[in-house]
Amino acid sequence: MKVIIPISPINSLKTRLSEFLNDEERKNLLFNMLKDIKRALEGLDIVVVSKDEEILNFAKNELNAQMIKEKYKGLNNAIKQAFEEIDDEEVIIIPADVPLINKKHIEDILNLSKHYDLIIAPSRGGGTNLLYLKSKNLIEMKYEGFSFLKHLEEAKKRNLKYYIYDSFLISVDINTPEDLGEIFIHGDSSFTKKYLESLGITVEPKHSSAGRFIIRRE
Ligand SMILES: Nc1nc2c(ncn2[C@@H]2O[C@H](COP(=O)(O)OP(=O)(O)OP(=O)(O)O)[C@@H](O)[C@H]2O)c(=O)[nH]1
Ligand SMILES: C[C@H](OP(=O)(O)O)C(=O)O
Repeated sequence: MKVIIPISPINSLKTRLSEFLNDEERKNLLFNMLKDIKRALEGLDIVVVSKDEEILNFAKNELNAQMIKEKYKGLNNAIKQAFEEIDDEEVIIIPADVPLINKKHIEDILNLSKHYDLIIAPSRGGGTNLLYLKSKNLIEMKYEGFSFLKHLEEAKKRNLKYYIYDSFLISVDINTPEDLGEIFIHGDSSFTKKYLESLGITVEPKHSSAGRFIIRRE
């Protein structure tokens, strides 16, 4: 089995955080999130697919990952290229921005994989934050938009035995400043939280319709 982590090029990374973190900080946030994900994936083989040499080198040196230099455009094509370039049939696809995933989640997924063709963990907002496939070509890759619903539709129309893995922590993908708040609440001892604290970022509760956190930088 291989765990595939697709990663955007550095120059288009986490653009929704650019009002709050500069380019270098967004890159370092990515690297710390990847270190948290690596900790959850202990003992599993990781494959990183990206256009960016610096990201691929980080993956090789820090994650001990196989590097795949992305040739085409877009997330779905990046994953399909990874499918073509690995021999394994069984895959888990995890985005690079779910730092609250932990070893218990992976243990659960591996146990469930004995009984299901497809296991999917939704992100908040309708995305797919973990996708296990017993065979990599079981369904079409339909990331972006409400990909959770699209991937489920794919499973249903192929009569696959699928399992929805309901996890708040896996559902937290880091896309906006508001998302950083969850790291402070749930990410104790994570590399990601330590890095955000090193930037002087603090979080306070906000009870209003416009979000739940006040995120500040000193
Ligand atoms: N290899 C590759 N990975 C991608 C691509 N687009 C998105 N990803 C990755 O897919 C995962 C989820 O994508 P997004 O949540 O859109 O991440 P992002 O593109 O860094 O964030 P935004 O710029 O805010 O959209 C992240 O791990 C991204 O790095 C792509 O074109 N190629
Ligand atoms: C790639 C996309 O991520 P999101 O845009 O939902 O963060 C998805 O999960 O389909």
